[in-house]
Formats: sequence, C-alpha cells, structure tokens
Amino acid sequence: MAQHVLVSGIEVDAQLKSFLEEEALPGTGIEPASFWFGFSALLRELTPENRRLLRKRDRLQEAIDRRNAGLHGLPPSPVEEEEFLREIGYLVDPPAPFTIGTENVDPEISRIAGPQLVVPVNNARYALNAANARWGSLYDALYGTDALGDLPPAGGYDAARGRRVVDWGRALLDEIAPLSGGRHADVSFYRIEGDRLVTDRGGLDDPARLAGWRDGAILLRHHDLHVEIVLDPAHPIGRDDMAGVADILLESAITAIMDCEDSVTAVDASEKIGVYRNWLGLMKGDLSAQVAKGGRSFERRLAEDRHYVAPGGETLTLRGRALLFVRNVGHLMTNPMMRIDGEEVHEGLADAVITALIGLHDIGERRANSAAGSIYIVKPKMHGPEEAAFAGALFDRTENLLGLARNTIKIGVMDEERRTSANLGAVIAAVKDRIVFINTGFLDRTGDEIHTSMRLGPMVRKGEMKSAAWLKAYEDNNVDTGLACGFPGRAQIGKGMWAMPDRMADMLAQKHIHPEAGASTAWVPSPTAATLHAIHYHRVDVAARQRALAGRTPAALANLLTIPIADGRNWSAEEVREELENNVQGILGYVVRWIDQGVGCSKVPDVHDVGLMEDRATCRISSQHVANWLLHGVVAPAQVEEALLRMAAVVDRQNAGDPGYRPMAPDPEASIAFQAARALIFEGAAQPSGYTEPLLHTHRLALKRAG
Ligand SMILES: CC(=O)SCCNC(=O)CCNC(=O)[C@H](O)C(C)(C)COP(=O)(O)OP(=O)(O)OC[C@H]1O[C@@H](n2cnc3c(N)ncnc32)[C@H](O)[C@@H]1OP(=O)(O)O
Ligand SMILES: O=CC(=O)O
Ligand SMILES: [Mg+2]
Repeated sequence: MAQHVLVSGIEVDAQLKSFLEEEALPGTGIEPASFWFGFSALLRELTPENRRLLRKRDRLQEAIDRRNAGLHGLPPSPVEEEEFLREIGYLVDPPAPFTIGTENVDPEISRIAGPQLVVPVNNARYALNAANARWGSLYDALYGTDALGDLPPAGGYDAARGRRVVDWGRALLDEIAPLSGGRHADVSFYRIEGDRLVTDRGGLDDPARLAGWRDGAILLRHHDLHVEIVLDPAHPIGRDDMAGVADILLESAITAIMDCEDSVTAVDASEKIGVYRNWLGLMKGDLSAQVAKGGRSFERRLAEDRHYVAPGGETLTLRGRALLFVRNVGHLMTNPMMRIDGEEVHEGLADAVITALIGLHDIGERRANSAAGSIYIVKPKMHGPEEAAFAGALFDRTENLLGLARNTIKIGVMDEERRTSANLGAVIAAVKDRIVFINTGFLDRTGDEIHTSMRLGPMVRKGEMKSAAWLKAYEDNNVDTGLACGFPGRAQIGKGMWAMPDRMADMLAQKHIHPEAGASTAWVPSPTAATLHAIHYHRVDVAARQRALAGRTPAALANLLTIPIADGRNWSAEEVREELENNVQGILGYVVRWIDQGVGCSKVPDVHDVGLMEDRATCRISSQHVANWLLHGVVAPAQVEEALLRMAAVVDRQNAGDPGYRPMAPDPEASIAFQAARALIFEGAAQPSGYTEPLLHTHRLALKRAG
C-alpha cells in the first residue's frame, strides 16, 4: 500500500516526496518547504476550476445527447448544428484578428520545418533514442525497412540491396545539392578547397549549400536542414564506394515529444515517478540506459553537439539532439500520487508543476535543450478556449511558484477535440503569448467526433472517416487559423502521426502531403521514420507553401460540423463482421499489454496483418466505434461478446512468443485485461468524451492491487 505523508496540507505519496526533494529540487535553487507551500496553494486555487470545466464538458455533452436522441436519426444540417452549438455555449464568437506574440522560441520550432518524433518517456532506451534522433542514417533507414519497396533478406549484408541504397541516397543528394557537372553517383572524390566543395563532377550548383566540414565529413544545408556526407574509405560501406562515402546522415527529428500521456501507462505514484525521473535525466543530461542487442551490450547516453568548420573558418556547432517538448496529461484524470482534502490530485496540475520544475535544470546555465531558455509543454485533449485559458492560468501560477519570468513555459496545443477545432482562433487567443504549436491530433479528434454525436446514429466505418468532410475541414482549418494568427516564424503548425510503423514505403510516398498542406512539422513514430520523413522537407519548401496558402478561402465551419453518420447505409454482414473484428482485435491487442505489462504504446496487427501503432487515442476510436454501433443496433451485444472471445484467442496467439504474456482466452472472466477491453466497449458510450483513461486506470490499479 502506498504511504502518504502530509506536507503543507496536502497528502503526498512518500516515494514521490522523496523523488522531488532528493532528485528533482536539488540544483534548482528552490527549497522544499517553499516548493510544497506554493504547490499546495496552487492546487487549492486551481482544483475547483478544473472540476468546473469538467462539469461543463458533461453539461454540453448531455445537451448534445438530448438533442441528438430527439432527432431520431435525421442529422441536423450544418447550419442547424451551428445554431444549436452556439445556443448551448459550445461555439463562441471568434476573436478579432490577432497575431500571436510568443517570444524566446528556439529555431527548431520557430523556423526549421522538419519531423517531430513522439516517444513514451517512461522507456529510457526509447527516450534516449528519440532525443538522439536529430541525426539519422539514410543508408540504414533505406536498407532496414521496406522504403525501397521490399524488406531486407534474412542473414548478413546483401551487397545488391546495398548498391540500391547507395544509388537512392546519391540521387537524393542530386535533389538536395546538385552538382554543376554531373551526378553524385558518379563522383569519385569529395574535397574541400578553400571554402568550396570540389568533386570530379564539378562544384555545387549553389555554393551556399555547403554548410561546413570536419575531418571525414562534408556538411550540406538545404531548407534549413543539414545533411552530412560521411567519408570513410576504411568503413565496410565506404570501402566499396568510389568516393569513400560510408553513409549519408540526415538531420531528422528536429523536435521530439517526451510523452507522459497517451503512449504511457502511469496510474500511480511509482509509475508517475518513472515518467518524471526520465524527464529529469533528459533535462539534467545524465539519463542513460543499458541496451543489449545484436549480441552486444552498451550504455546509451545523450548525443553530444556536433562541431564543423564553416566556410570562412568559423566553428559551426550543431545540436546533436532533437529539441525536446514534454507532453503533460490533459485536464481529465486524477491520480493517487497526491491527495487534496481526501480527493486525488488532478494529474494535469501536478504534471505542469513537476515537469516545469524539472525543466529548470535545463534553462539555467545548461541550456542544452533550449538555448532560448524556454520550457516546452504540450497540452493535449483540451475542449475549447476556456480550457486553454485554464492551462494558461496553470502555467502562470507554475511560473510564479518556480520564480520564472512570465511565458517561460511554452504551450503546444493539441487540436484534437471537436470543441477546440470549432473554436480554434479563440483557443489560440487564450494562450497567445506562450503558444508554440497547434497540431492536428486526428486520432483523438476522430474519437471525439464519434463520441460527440454518439446518439445521432451509426457512424461510417473507421476507414471511411479519413475521407469525411469534417476531417478535411479540420485539417485545413488548423493550417488556415495558424497562418492567420501569425504562426510562421514563431510557432509550428503540425500534423498527425504516421501510425503504420513498418510501412515506410507508403509513408515515403504519402507523407509529403503534410508539408504541402502548409505544416511545418508532422508526427512520426520512430527515429527511422523521422529520417525518411525528413526527405519530404527537402522536397517541399514549407515557408513557400505557407505563403501560397495564406490567401486561400478558409475552411468552412459548415464542413467541420458535418457529422459523419452513415445516413441510412446498410452494410453487409461481412462488412459488419470485418469492422467489428478489426476494432476488437486492436482494442484487445493494445489493452492486454497496457493492463498486464504497463506498456502504453504497442504495435498491434490489424485484421489485414498490418502492424498499427496503437495508443490510448487509437483505442478511443476503436472502442467508441464499437460502442456506437452497439448503441444503434448495427451489432448486437452477443455478437460483440463472441467477437471478444474469438479475438482474445487471436491476440493470445500473436503474443505467444512473449514469456511475460498472460493469455486471456483460457479464462476471460479472470483476465482483468479482457474485462477492461470489454468495459471499454460496453461502457464506452458513457465514458467522459469517450476517453479510455478512466477504465484503463481502474483496471490496471485493480491488477496491481491483486498483485
Ligand atoms: C495519437 C498519439 O498520441 S501518437 C503519440 C504516441 N505514440 C508514440 O509515441 C509512438 C512511439 N512509438 C513506439 O512506441 C514504437 O515505435 C511502436 C510501439 C509504435 C513500435 O515499436 P516496436 O515495434 O517495438 O519498434 P521496433 O521494434 O520496430 O524498433 C525498436 C527500435 O526502434 C526504436 N524506437 C521505436 N520507436 C521509437 C520512438 N518513438 N522513439 C525512439 N526510438 C524508438 C527503439 O529504441 C528500438 O531501437 P533500439 O533497439 O536501438 O533501442
Ligand atoms: O495525439 C495525437 C492524436 O492523434 O490524438
Ligand atoms: Mg491525442
């Protein structure tokens, strides 16, 4: 049983108290007594407002549910929907035109367009890898994935495949830094003479693309992104290369989000400490992890900065690591790590204070993460401007507590709830001097789309959501609003996750649409994906795209408010079965690892055997979808029960190789994970905003209590 101790009138888990006093506070100049005094006051002041905002969510949803139930399946026109949403206070008047005023923003956010990597911060091995993913090997990314159309054969190095990789890489150099007299593939030497790159195929068409050099490397720069040609004639690859090129390194994950939210499992103090401790290691620079792979073991640590000579002879220092954000949880959840007046603390309040406290370790002397002296917090799952203003107030109060100048804590706003999308201008206005991004979290957003109109009728199939009118309007509106509010040069306009981690050829072929749509960043699930997605930012000039898009007619609110119900469509029994099984398999495959093993982000095969990145947001979509079809009789309860049992056996088989895995199918009644998945569906319609957190937390806590 967790022990709580009373500090400044709040009950704090004893382990959390020790962690904060012995690990997080030392070095910040803040004394424990004043920290606890301020923390307690902040919680007392802000908890009532947090609760009020959650009650407002419920009231609005109840009003929408009542109205929708009374429509008997006849969807409101977008005009009627808009009028209704205004009437109940869901839609507010847009603000007068304004531009954001955020200052002290690092160039990785304000200027450089490139990939954004997300990683569960409680996994030190992955978190370090993500921080170090600023630079990635193009050759490895092409060789080791299906990017070139096929997978590498089993066994040792395949020289023919290696040649294809090298050719592809050299052709990319022709795009990024063309030579005046031929192709990079035909170059037999790269040399620096004076301040210029010299090859036997001429110099650079644009000499300014040479950013620098160091012993054994040429550094190019294009669209603010760097590319390093690694020269090493002794290297196994360089040895067989006419010009001695051993690799091409791409500046890849320009920013990375250390996630405390949807990709982690943190239901109590000990798990929250795991999350906070890794963030602390990243901010202090001393995080390490022992990695065993390929028959060897090594210690992974944070990469160092990289040093070059620039044309003119000056030293050029480039960051070796991605600029790090930390994603806090939203306003919904509470956590037993602390109690105030006997009630669990609102987790988002604690996250803000503790992650910002930890951020202090960087913004003093070190500035190894933010040279500009900012702490970057991503705030997810906010519904509308009042909730954004509340996050702003929380950050104000946190700054007061930690002695920080106003707006030191920056905010990345996830545009991932319908009330936020529909009021995006007002949301941005509410945090206009600290906002550093808006990002279309289309996965949560799809879950909220289903949940909000749950009672209207059955929704289209999950795959069809991607072409629904609301989704296009949502994506366009996000860019239009960001441009209108002056984001270019100050803040990111971001797009969502590539959720098929093994489908790199498809990503390479498709994800260019994000920079083309005017986004300065977009999410990737892995360092390899970051390296490959970086190519899109060489191919698309985001700044030019943003200038071109700035004058277009903004996305119509009517389209954003077009509800994706199926409108009388009858699916065949086969289509219903496939949809149900796909959702149920995804839910079970994700939930079983979440509950039993504490893994918050997993790759789970869908019914077509494509491994999908599953996190709480994708689980929200699947569970809400089944709940919606159940509510409207598209599927019967017995059919769902039967699918759960059948898919449990499938998921058990998929995990058969994992020695730590507890099968569900032999005794589903006794499997807490199975029961959690079942509850997510059968109790799905009643979950706040359709979120999965309350049921996931309850079931994991039950499992931990059971031992
Ligand atoms: C809707 C949303 O909120 S999306 C945001 C939440 N999602 C995420 O954060 C995605 C994070 N990604 C992941 O957790 C993983 O990539 C998964 C679960 C999707 C796939 O994982 P796996 O199949 O185990 O990855 P895979 O086996 O292919 O690769 C493992 C290697 O890649 C690395 N890796 C994989 N994902 C990441 C990542 N996001 N960051 C850093 N490194 C990563 C691992 O460190 C490991 O390398 P190592 O052995 O050198 O340590
Ligand atoms: O957080 C991202 C999302 O898509 O949801
Ligand atoms: Mg999300």
